[in-house]
Amino acid sequence: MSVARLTQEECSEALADLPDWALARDGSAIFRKFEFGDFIEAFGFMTGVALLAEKADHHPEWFNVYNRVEITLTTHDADGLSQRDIAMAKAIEALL
Ligand SMILES: C[C@H](O)[C@H](O)[C@H]1CNC2=NC(N)=NC(=O)C2=N1
Repeated sequence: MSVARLTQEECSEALADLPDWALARDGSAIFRKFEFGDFIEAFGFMTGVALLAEKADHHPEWFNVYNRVEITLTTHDADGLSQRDIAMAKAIEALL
């Protein structure tokens, strides 16, 4: 299903509410690194994100080593950033 791609202005506005997230991949994605106490904490967080992702049908690209998790959000269906990425980033922040 196709989704509207955010304009540059919409991206800047959205990122103002997400201070720990940065634009990545020429503005077609957003990215944040997380660090936890240990692997169990990191994996618990990832489990929460997985449940959010299934509910929203919007899935992260991510990388984990022990207590570190890196998340990239982009909308494949929009070939860039959409409101879905912003909503997912906000929902992820709310898990912390
Ligand atoms: C068919 C299904 O709704 C789509 O493939 C969904 C699944 N999860 C998705 N996740 C992300 N990150 N971008 C998408 O465009 C996307 N599309």
